[in-house]
Amino acid sequence: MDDATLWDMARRIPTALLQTARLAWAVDPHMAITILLCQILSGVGTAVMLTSVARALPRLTTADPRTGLVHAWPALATATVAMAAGAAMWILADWATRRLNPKIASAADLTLVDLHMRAELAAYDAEGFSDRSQAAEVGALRAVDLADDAKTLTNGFVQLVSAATVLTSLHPLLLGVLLLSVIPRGLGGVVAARIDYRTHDRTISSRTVRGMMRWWLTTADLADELRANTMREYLHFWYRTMCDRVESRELEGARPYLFVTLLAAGLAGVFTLGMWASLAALVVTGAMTAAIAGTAVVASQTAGRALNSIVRYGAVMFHHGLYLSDYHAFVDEVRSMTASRGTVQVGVPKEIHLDGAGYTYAAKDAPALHPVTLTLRRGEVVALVGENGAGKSTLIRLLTGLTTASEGTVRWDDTDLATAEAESVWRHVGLVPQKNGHWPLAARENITLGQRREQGDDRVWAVADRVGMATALRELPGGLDTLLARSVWGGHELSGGQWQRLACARALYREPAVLVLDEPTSEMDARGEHQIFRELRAMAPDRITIVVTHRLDNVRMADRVIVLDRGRVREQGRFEDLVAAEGSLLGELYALSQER
Ligand SMILES: Nc1ncnc2c1ncn2[C@@H]1O[C@H](COP(=O)(O)OP(=O)(O)OP(=O)(O)O)[C@@H](O)[C@H]1O
Repeated sequence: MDDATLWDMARRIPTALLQTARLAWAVDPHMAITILLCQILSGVGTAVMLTSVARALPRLTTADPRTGLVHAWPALATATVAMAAGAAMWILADWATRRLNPKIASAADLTLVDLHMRAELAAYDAEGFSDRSQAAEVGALRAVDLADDAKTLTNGFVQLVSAATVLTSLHPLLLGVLLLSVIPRGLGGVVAARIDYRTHDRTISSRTVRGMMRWWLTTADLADELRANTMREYLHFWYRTMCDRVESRELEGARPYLFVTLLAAGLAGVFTLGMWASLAALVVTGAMTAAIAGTAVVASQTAGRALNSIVRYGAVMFHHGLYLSDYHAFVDEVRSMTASRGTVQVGVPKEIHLDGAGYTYAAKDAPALHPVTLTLRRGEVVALVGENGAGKSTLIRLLTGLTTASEGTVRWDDTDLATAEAESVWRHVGLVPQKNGHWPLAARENITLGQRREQGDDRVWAVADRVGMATALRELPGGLDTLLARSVWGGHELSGGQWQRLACARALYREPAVLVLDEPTSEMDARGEHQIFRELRAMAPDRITIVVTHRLDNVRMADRVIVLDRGRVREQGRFEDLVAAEGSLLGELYALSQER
């Protein structure tokens, strides 16, 4: 922004107008055409009005006003009709933009949300992804006013062109004088917009942090921790600091802004006076009649109003154009990273093979998972064990096709997941992730989440019972209809362990061929944990089951334990064999867990 010339900035406005037109055309071509036609017709109306005034005035300024009126009335009537038609066109364009605005805003927002959900997980790991995502969100939010701003701006141009054409036809000199009064205001507007954007640009990170902090300081999720650890004063200090930073930058910008706008207005005033003086000189020297000079004053007033719109909305469009560019750049970036791997449809797998499969995160040089060769079979319960950061969650992402391997291959039976259609893979997966979603939905939907419900609530109650949640759900005020969102009126909250049970119920409800549970019981009581692991065993014959857990007593139930150490498979086998083996990492971790 600091390097941008005024020309660079002015060039953004047509781009922004074009992008807005594209968005408008995509959501409602009829309304887009209506606005365009209205703009043209309103410009024609202004031109007709001004030329009619030009024709009427000389006739009115005759010695006998009555005769003058008789001669002038057809031109006056035309001017009135043209003005009324212009106003009607403006109202029609306003109606069309009001229909267009919400559609553009929804379409922009839906595009963003949809792209986020389709993107490869690797997109999230790209440097600065969340900043760009937030900037794009601002762009989508601003889209609600885009059509309105574009309409007012283009109308300003149309009016200006009409008035300028009429002025030129009256006397070519007038156009030059009009431009002189236009230029300082135009330049002033652009410089002021630049100051505004600079202020905005310099406060953006403070405002982003302030926004995040605001959520942390006001959400019920962190309210206990904040109070019990007496963090209020400390956090308030930080929040105040962010507010002060934004405030001081904005105040810094206020003085130059005032200076520029005053200077521009002063110069515009001087040039306007110059224009009137030129008109007076033309009349005095007989180069122009007083009537034509009167028309020129009306035309210059119209041009002045049009110019105000252009400057004001040009600055707004320039601002919005920047956000809109952020939006488009982000859409292009994420589109290039959406899951489009292949079209091969995957069936229920009997085996999952990893052949030298490894993974390196975009932000890291070293692999999170070094090449691994493994086969998992249906009917088998596999436990993944390892210290924090060993690569367990990364391995799960590869096994379930959530990410494709950076090297080697992951196959479900004979299908390489890199060539398979992602959704066809995930259809067979049931995942309880480490951080499971506390979806702000009814209890029923928290279990069924996007799945068919052929047998009414019978299956929902059955899985709730299997994870020990049936009683708790029955006791909710609305049973399965209860909204599970404390922050929403009428909503209820569950405990951490109850949410985990619900996440397990969700995975069981899917009856998946590949069941993956990443620390499913870390917040559960002993009874809940026992129940979940008993369920897993009972369900195991029909599926491939993979469990990640740090509670090593639970690992005994697995058919095979795979121990990861710094991204490598260090050992694998039956729990008892591994624990007993000399130098075993599992043995060491197990001994530590028993020592307390
Ligand atoms: N999105 C990411 N971007 C960059 N590095 C990551 C990302 N996710 C994980 N890592 C890194 O990859 C390594 C393996 O992480 P992973 O989450 O697979 O470990 P884990 O065994 O599941 O750990 P934990 O037991 O703590 O859940 C770690 O060094 C971690 O810092």
